[in-house]
Amino acid sequence: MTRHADLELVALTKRYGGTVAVDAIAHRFKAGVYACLLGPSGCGKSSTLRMIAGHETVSDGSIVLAGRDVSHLPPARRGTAMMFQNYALFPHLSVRDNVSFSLRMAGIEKPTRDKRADEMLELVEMTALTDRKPDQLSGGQQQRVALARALITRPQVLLLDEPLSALDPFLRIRMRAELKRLQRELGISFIHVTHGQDEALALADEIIVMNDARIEQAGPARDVFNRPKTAFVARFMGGHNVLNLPQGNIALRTDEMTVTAAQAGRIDGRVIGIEYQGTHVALTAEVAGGQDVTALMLDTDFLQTPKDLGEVIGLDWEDRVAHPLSA
Ligand SMILES: Nc1ncnc2c1ncn2[C@@H]1O[C@H](COP(=O)(O)OP(=O)(O)OP(=O)(O)O)[C@@H](O)[C@H]1O
Repeated sequence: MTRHADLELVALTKRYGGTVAVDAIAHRFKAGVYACLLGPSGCGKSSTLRMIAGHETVSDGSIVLAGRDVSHLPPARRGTAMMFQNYALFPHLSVRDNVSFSLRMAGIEKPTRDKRADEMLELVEMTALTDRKPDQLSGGQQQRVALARALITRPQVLLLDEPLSALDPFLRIRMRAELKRLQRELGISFIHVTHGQDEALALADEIIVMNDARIEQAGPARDVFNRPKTAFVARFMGGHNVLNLPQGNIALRTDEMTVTAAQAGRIDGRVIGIEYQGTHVALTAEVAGGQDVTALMLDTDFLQTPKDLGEVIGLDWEDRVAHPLSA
């Protein structure tokens, strides 16, 4: 495996007719990173991933992997592999033959490809089911097979398009841990497209937030969450209020707001929503200028000082938690 398997996107652009789906984005994915491309529907995440994989042509710019411009190479010659959302397994082939399919296409002898397939199936803990057909597998098992099939080509970068979206919430959390384990064990880069903030926070070393065909912010997961640069990122990552004050926009984490009696905080607001969330209660109040502000209270605190809809409350925060936004 090449040592410097950084993946660099240079002014990468995708146009579909008059639609600019990806607008001259630039980013360097460090070798061995777990990166999540995160953003709302239509922001250009899948187009970016498909261009990296070679399943979509590049309109402008380039994709450089391990120092080599791969922008116009066929998918199988790039050093990348893609795992699709619907897994795209062949129904008539056994698990083992699905996994070894690309080796068969490459003209590799059956004993070698079976051996490699079995190694991959061991990696994803599917050794017991190698002779089954895809329709005899659960969703989570099908996903493991799809993973093994993508990994058998020994890619430097694994591309995953919404890999967990077809699973139920319980399985999604389990597979999340599996993906992270695999990525650590293999030491290759994973680039994972998702529109789930919690998924990105749970998995990613690095989060790249896209909005409207551009990269809005990229950085370590904690930084993107704690230091959003723009109101869009603060709102999209969730858990923040964006407050328009005379000195400009600020982001305030909902769990760093304190609820006080009216006129005992920095601003007052009228309670317009009370949502029980198990460990916490989310209290939403409308403050001056019609802005909504949410404060997350511990449920025990809420029980001690319950609030009612329509009640006027005070909201307070420390200076250090007010985070200025650039836009
Ligand atoms: N084959 C296509 N032809 C024309 N327009 C397309 C095509 N594929 C995508 N688009 C448009 O390009 C933009 C970006 O689409 P893309 O699928 O990359 O977004 P996305 O962020 O992955 O969205 P989602 O989360 O909904 O999958 C959208 O406006 C979409 O309508």
